[in-house]
Formats: sequence, C-alpha cells, structure tokens
Amino acid sequence: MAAQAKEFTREEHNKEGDLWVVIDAKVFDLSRFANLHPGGKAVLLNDDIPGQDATEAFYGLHRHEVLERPQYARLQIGTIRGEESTITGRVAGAISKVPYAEPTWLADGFSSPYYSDNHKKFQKEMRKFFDEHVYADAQAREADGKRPSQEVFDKMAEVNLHAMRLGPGKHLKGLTLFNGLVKPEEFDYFHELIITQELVRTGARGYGDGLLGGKVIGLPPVLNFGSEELKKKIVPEVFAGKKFISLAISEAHAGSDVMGLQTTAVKSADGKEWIINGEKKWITNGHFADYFTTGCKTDEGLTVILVPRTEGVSTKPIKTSYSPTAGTAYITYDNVRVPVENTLGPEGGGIFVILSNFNHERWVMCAASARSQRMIVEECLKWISQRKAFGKPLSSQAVIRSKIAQMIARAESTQAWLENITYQMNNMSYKEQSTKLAGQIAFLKMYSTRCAQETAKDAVQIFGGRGITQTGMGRFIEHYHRTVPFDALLGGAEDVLADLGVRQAMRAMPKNARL
Ligand code: HEM
Repeated sequence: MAAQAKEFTREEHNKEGDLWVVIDAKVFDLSRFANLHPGGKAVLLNDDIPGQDATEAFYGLHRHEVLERPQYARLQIGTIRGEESTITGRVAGAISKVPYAEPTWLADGFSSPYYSDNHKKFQKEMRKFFDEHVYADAQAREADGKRPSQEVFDKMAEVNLHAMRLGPGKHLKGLTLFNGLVKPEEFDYFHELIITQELVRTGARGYGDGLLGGKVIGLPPVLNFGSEELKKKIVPEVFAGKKFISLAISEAHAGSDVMGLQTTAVKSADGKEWIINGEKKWITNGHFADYFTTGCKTDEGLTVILVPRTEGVSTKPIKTSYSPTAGTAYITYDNVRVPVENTLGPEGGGIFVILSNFNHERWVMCAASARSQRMIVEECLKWISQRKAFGKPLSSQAVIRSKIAQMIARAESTQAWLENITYQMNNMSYKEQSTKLAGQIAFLKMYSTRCAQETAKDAVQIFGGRGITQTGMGRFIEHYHRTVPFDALLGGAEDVLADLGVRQAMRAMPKNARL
C-alpha cells in the first residue's frame, strides 16, 4: 500500500514493457499485466491508452469492482498529484444517488405516508447488515453453487433475522430484534418488506432462496397449526439457523393443482404413526433441509405432515436455471414413519393449511420482484451513461431512452401498488387479509412478474452481448434474465393468479349492481 501513496505528475510510459495508465486519478502500471489482460494486450497499446487517462475507455468495458479485486488493485502504483478519485462502486450501507435506483421513500427530498422514523432507522441497519455480512457470500456461493455459509446463518440468527423474515406475529414475542432496534409488538409488514428488499439487493437469485426461502414458506404451517410440543422443539432451532425446513408440496404431476397430489400417508395399524410414500419435486432448500412440511393424500383428504429427515427420506438436487445454492431438490419418501403428532392442522384440512399462507408468500415475492426490477433499472442507467456507441453515450439514442422509460414506470408502479397493499395488511386481521387481499395480491404478483420479464428482455437488448454473458459488465443482467422466469412460476403461475383475482372480484359483486 505504501506504493499507492506515491504521487505522480502525468509522465510518458506509453509502450510495451513500460505501460502506465491513469484511471480516475489512479496510476496503474500494466507493463507486465498486459500479457495477462483478459481483454488482450493489443487494446492496451491502442493510441489513446498508454501513458494517458484511460478512465472513459476503462469504464466503457469494465465494472468498477474489477479495480477492487486484490489481484488488480495491486497494479495501482500511485495517484496523480493534485487530482482526486471520484468514482465509487458499491459502498456498503450507502443509498444510491442514481435516479430511480431507490424507492421514492429513500430518495432525497421525497416523503412517504407509509414509513415511520423506526422504519427508516431499520432500513439503514438492514442495508449495512446485508452489504457487510451477506453480499460477498451471496456472490461467491451463487458462483460455486454451495449452500449459503453457516456464518451468515449464524450472523442473521444473532439479530433474530430468521424470525423477522416470517413477518409480524406471535412468533416474535420475547425476542430481541436487531439489538432492540424494533420492539416485537412494533414490527410490522413494512419492516418485513424492508428485509426482503434489502436481501434482494445482494443480486443473487438462487442464493436469496438458499438463504432459507424454504423456511419462509415451510415454517408458517408449523407455527400456525403445529402442536405446542412440536413448536417448542422445531421453532427455536430453525430461528437459530441450525436446522433447516422446506415446504414440500409440488410433485411431478401436480403443482398449482394441489388437490391432485399423489404422495400418500396411511396410518400404521396401531394408529400412532403415518407411513408416507411418494415423491416431491422442485423443493427449495430440500437438498439440505432437516424438516419437510409435506402435503399428503390421506383417507380424509389432503393433510399436511411435518416430516423430519429420517429413514426412508432421500433428496437429490435438481439442476435449475439458477445455482444449486438454493438446494432445489427432488425428494423421495419410501415408507417413512412419522408420529401422528406431526400432523399440521386437521386431517383432511390440508388445503386450508396450505392456502392460509399463500397471500403472505406471494406478497413476499412481489416485494422481491419490485426491488429486483429496480436493481436492473440502476444497472441500465449506469450502463447507458458510461457506454459509448457511434461516438456518443448510449443514452443519446431515443430507442434506448424509450426502453428505460418503460422499465422505470414498471418498477415505480409495482412498488407503489406493493406499498398500498402492505399498508392494508398492517390494518387488517389475517382473516380479513385473506378475504379482501387475496385478489389484490394475486394481481400484483401477476403484474410484478410480467413487468419483471419485460424489464429483463429490455435490459438484454440494451446491454447487447454483455446481457447474455455471465461475467463482466452485464453479469447482473444475464443472471436476471436467466432466473426471472422462475419468479413468474412460484406461488402460482401468472394466468392462474390472474384468474383467481377476477374470480374473487366476481364473488364480491353486489347482487343488485346493474349497468
Ligand atoms: C487496471 C487496468 C485494467 C484491468 C485490471 C483490466 C482487467 C480486465 C478484466 C478482469 C477483464 C475481463 C472482463 C471483466 O471481468 O470485466 C477485462 C476485459 C477487457 N479489458 Fe481490461 N483491464 C484494465 C484496463 C483496460 C484498459 C485501459 C482497456 C482499454 C480499452 C481495457 C480493455 C479491455 C477489453 C476490450 C476487455 C474485454 C471486454 C469485453 O469483452 O467485454 N482494459 N479487463
């Protein structure tokens, strides 16, 4: 680092073997690196690069993070006397100044009726937490496909984030939330929205699910329908990040059609155990889960049973569009014996157990989609300002601006609708939510993922070849475009949700309404 403190005036070092460049007032000696440069040696020897200010050329072809990688940061030998570096990459905890990169409530000079001072403090801490403790692991695990690191689960457990991710409710009682930043009784759906949206900023879709997405959907049936003994055993170890749980409903023959499930559970002769046989498919976190909240066909109808990883349970990974870090699995139950006390809710009442969490689950997905669309807006706005084509920044092309306009409108409208629904959730009982908001949430989910897919398509057009390249400038765009169709499937396919919303509306039509 001592060398970096060295100051230079602009000097001539402009040939092979003696090649310096200036990038944002930093001086880099590329003499030996030129032969190893992933973009080739020739580009570094072009007329306007050696011994000169290559800032514009560099940022037209690289993300800032390249200069932060230790192997490249080492190439810096000093700075230019009297000049300051001004360009920053991702600054931990910071609010982006790029227009529309933050929801309005976080943007300078805007206000919102929905967020209190406590929400604002909470957001600041969450951003810092995810940037400092999660972002690097998210990027690394998404790349190597391993499960999120145990240190991250532990860190989240320390501040009770695993519990908070399930939203407001009795399960928070007695817990210290983020070192006392918010009292359990004050924790509301906007706090939860903030957690989901800050998590999404880690920009790794598979990892986002790997970070206990299975718990967000698999634990509520235990909390709401499990016996006290079962809860006492399971809930603390899941909140501590030591045990993992997943929701095992979908099968090769039945997804949205939950009544068509074929996994069976029959009682043992003494009536003390369930004997379970069947297969489940696409189960998030299933590959590393310790518990499976399992939908089964029983004599009484659909029944939900908590199955521990025990004899007869086997899991194998399914390769999906995103990385194996989510632990997406195929599960086989082969004469698995489980105590009947593990039944969640009434026998034959499984549809209610499953449906009761659907609204919340879909709302979480909408929150994630709104934020990820916004990330893509930010990536595109940066790209069109720093990238030149035909001698001008991309932003000078009307066709590009037109795509950006649509993207911004979609991200803003999704967030605005989301915040309205979140406000209603804060002011309705859970039961009221299920009657009044099921349609609203279904529509928002359908709308968010349609917007998201349009935005992904537009972003690829704007980034060109880089939008389909897993490394370099378009890496987030490639990732988004590859993984976004998944958002449109989970929690119910778009057309199913659209239809659900209209059917709910028809049910609420006043009998005497006429044109
Ligand atoms: C400190 C200086 C530099 C470092 C550490 C560096 C490093 C890299 C790296 C790691 C890549 C692979 C792509 C990526 O991960 O983004 C790359 C690609 C490239 N670099 Fe550099 N580079 C430097 C300077 C330059 C300069 C001054 C130019 C001049 C035009 C240049 C031109 C290119 C080109 C054309 C590519 C291929 C980009 C693509 O295909 O998208 N590099 N560079």
